[in-house]
Amino acid sequence: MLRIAVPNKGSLSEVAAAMLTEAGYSGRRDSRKLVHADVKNDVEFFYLRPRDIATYVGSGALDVGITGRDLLLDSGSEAHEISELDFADSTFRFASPAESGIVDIAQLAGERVATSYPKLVDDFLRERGVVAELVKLDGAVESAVQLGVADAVADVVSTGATLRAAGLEIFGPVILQSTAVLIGGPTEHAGIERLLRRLRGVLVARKYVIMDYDLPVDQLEAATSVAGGIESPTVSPLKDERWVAVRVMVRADQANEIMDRLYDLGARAILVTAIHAARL
Ligand SMILES: Nc1ncnc2c1ncn2[C@@H]1O[C@H](COP(=O)(O)OP(=O)(O)OP(=O)(O)O)[C@@H](O)[C@H]1O
Ligand SMILES: O=P(O)(O)OC[C@H]1O[C@H](OP(=O)(O)OP(=O)(O)O)[C@H](O)[C@@H]1O
Ligand SMILES: [Mg+2]
Repeated sequence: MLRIAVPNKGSLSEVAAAMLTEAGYSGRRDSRKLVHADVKNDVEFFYLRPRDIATYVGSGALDVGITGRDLLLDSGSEAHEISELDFADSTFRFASPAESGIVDIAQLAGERVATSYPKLVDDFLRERGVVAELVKLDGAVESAVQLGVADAVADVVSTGATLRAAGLEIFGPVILQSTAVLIGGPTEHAGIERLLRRLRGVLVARKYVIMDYDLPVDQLEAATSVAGGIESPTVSPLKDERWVAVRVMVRADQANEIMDRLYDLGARAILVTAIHAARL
């Protein structure tokens, strides 16, 4: 049985659970349950704190896990990234109040930097020759400067709204671009490949749509350069020989622009449909 660590709480947990359901796995029904076996699919899920997942996987206690890249690096575990999972995208940044005058990481030497990711931040600063005093907090790090326990913070930034609300401004280089990742440990379990193929199928189904349209046959080359599909568009004859029916996969976020361009080439009856599952 493949033993999979999944986040039990926090911003990763809901999307991770939804992805696994879309990938055809059964999940726990009771949120207090910490283990769930999906016997049919030969996998066992362990619901763990996102921060602890890399530790379990890196030690070999569990075969794979879903966590954030920032949490993986902060853990110092031996676990490695197998694949990005296209959610929980964030950047990890330094911030301070404008009036502090701290605009460069060199100015952090000897200063107090609050963070929930002390190893990540310490490694980053040390590699750049800066020795700061790290103040480890569990969350709501943005309040640390206002409350007087730190001079600057280093934290996850998504929209930047939390920083702005706390009167902080980003400075210095990007510490890390983070995203949710599938991580593996010291031994390669044979079941990992199937899990990964299923999860990639979910990512494709979320990211792409199917586009069908009718096209004057002489516009096929031009239309293919607008939307080339994964391998090549599927082209079927229509009864009227001057027309063909075309089917391609396109990025969902580009669908409207592509429809406009195909329409301009003479395409008509352009239909877009969702993909429920995929295996490329
Ligand atoms: N606002 C956000 N946008 C995108 N990703 C985020 C955001 N907040 C946290 N993350 C990512 O989620 C992971 C943190 O997981 P964690 O469980 O700590 O989430 P959390 O929402 O901060 O949970 P909690 O604060 O309740 O402990 C990290 O990989 C982090 O980059
Ligand atoms: O840039 P934003 O879109 O505002 O998002 C970033 C915030 O989201 C997370 O906080 P969370 O809600 O997890 O609270 P926490 O600080 O207690 O972890 C993160 O720690 C930042 O504080
Ligand atoms: Mg948080």
